[in-house]
Amino acid sequence: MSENFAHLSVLLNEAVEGLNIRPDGIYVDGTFGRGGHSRRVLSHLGEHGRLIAIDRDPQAIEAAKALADDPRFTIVHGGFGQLAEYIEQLGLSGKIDGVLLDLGVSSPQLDDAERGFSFLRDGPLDMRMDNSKGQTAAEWLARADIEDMAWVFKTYGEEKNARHIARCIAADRDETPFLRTKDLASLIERITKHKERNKHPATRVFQAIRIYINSELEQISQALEGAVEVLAPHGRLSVISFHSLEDRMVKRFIRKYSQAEEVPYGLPVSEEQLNRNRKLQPLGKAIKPSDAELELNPRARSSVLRVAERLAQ
Ligand SMILES: C[S@@+](CC[C@H](N)C(=O)[O-])C[C@H]1O[C@@H](n2cnc3c(N)ncnc32)[C@H](O)[C@@H]1O
Repeated sequence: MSENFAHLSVLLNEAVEGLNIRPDGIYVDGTFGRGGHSRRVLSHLGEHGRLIAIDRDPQAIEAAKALADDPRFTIVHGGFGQLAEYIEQLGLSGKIDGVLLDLGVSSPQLDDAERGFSFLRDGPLDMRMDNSKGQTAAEWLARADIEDMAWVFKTYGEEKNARHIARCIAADRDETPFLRTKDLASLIERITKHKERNKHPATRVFQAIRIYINSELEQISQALEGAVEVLAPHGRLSVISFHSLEDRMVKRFIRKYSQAEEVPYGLPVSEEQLNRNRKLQPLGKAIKPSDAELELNPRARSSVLRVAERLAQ
């Protein structure tokens, strides 16, 4: 079981500082994982504070039982894309003082070969964050059109050889189905001519399939919109991304809500109308992990934190 696998929280101080915690505030951790950020948030809360945590992974929910005795803590099993609905059901919409999202996969998910996320460990080609439902990566690869596979590899993996890899998968799969991570990793290794230094040739395709199988980008977009909806005036949004697709989304999202509405030049519009769209104020620049953190935790390498504040309108 995954309990043998630990997770070192990334940008822990910076992300929680970004939330600017008030002891009696109400916070949401959309990505409980193993609860590193959640525990830090709880350590800043007084007895009237509250933390609602979400995770779609049943093993994360199991790990959250360790906090079950804390009356300030609530755990929800589900996708953070539904964040606004969960908060609405709890009657807390518009009252949330901070939302934290630490995107991507946890170390236990990556390190447990049985979850099928890693090309370095042989296991069933699963990749579902919520492995209690939905199609696995193996099931998708067994049926997907070449066009669809190529699109996924290119769009979500920024893979240059997307079409070639998709064709090779389709050509091989009837005879040797791709059931295990090593089946897919070795095919890509075999057909990749120009290998990048320090990067396994299957890195991009594994990332792409994971994003597709878990609808990750749709979930992020819904979660960000949901966060703006549930945050109280001056509430904080603190988001850690792990790859350029995620960070680009977060950056554009914050920009979209921090700029005045664009109207054709010369149209008579009031200041108020122009500012209708302004719901967020970005706080500072993107934050990256310190050298000391990277030395301790090389997995933090690609992480980027962005913080924004909900405007009072
Ligand atoms: C990087 S880990 C979070 C680690 C956590 N901050 C900690 O310190 O232990 C990401 C977690 O988010 C969860 N997750 C990813 N996408 C999700 C989604 N759309 N909805 C809910 N949970 C999600 C994963 O299952 C994983 O447990």
